[in-house]
Amino acid sequence: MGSGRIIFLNGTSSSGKSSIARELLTVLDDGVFFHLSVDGFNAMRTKRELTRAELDAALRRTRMGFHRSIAAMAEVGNDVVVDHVLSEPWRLIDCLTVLRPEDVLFVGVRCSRDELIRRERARGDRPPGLAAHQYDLVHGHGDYDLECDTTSTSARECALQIKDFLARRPSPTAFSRLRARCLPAP
Ligand SMILES: Nc1ncnc2c1ncn2[C@@H]1O[C@H](COP(=O)(O)OP(=O)(O)OP(=O)(O)O)[C@@H](O)[C@H]1O
Repeated sequence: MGSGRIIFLNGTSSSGKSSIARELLTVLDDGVFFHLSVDGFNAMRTKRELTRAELDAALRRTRMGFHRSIAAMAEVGNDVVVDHVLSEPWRLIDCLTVLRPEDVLFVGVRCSRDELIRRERARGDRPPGLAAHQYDLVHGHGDYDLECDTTSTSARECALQIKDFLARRPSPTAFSRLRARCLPAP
């Protein structure tokens, strides 16, 4: 059984990752794709109030479990669209460790700071300043297979760009290059 493809969307909060993921599930017409989002995993957690230390530990385990769930889905042949915020270096390192690099199409989802602030205000369900805080952190590793800019491009158009690119996936992938650069040699 071959492993599934992983379209990995990384960007700040409000950059449009979930919107692109939803569109991808509509426009991708070969294979069966699943949208796995870190928000979805966070929403599964117990509702009891946690201490700061409990929450920090639970958040780290949530993300580690999320990364391994992506790997497990792809390993048995499911195609996956991942929606994640790589705002701490360990998150990317962990993904590089557990995902098959040749399966991953790594997509940077960018958006201007002004538009992020506007969207965040309009949504009202994210802490003000979250996207600006993440802005310089999420793309720090500096390598992608493809980048989208949602500032003035619709989620549907970005999904179509990704679909077009997926058909001619490059090799080596950005994940292969990053793995060689960021992980110790085996
Ligand atoms: N391409 C776009 N053009 C205009 N508005 C957009 C675009 N993509 C998303 N939005 C709007 O921005 C807001 C955030 O979108 P979305 O939930 O897709 O972002 P996200 O990156 O998944 O955010 P989060 O990580 O906080 O969940 C929504 O109100 C959405 O309607």
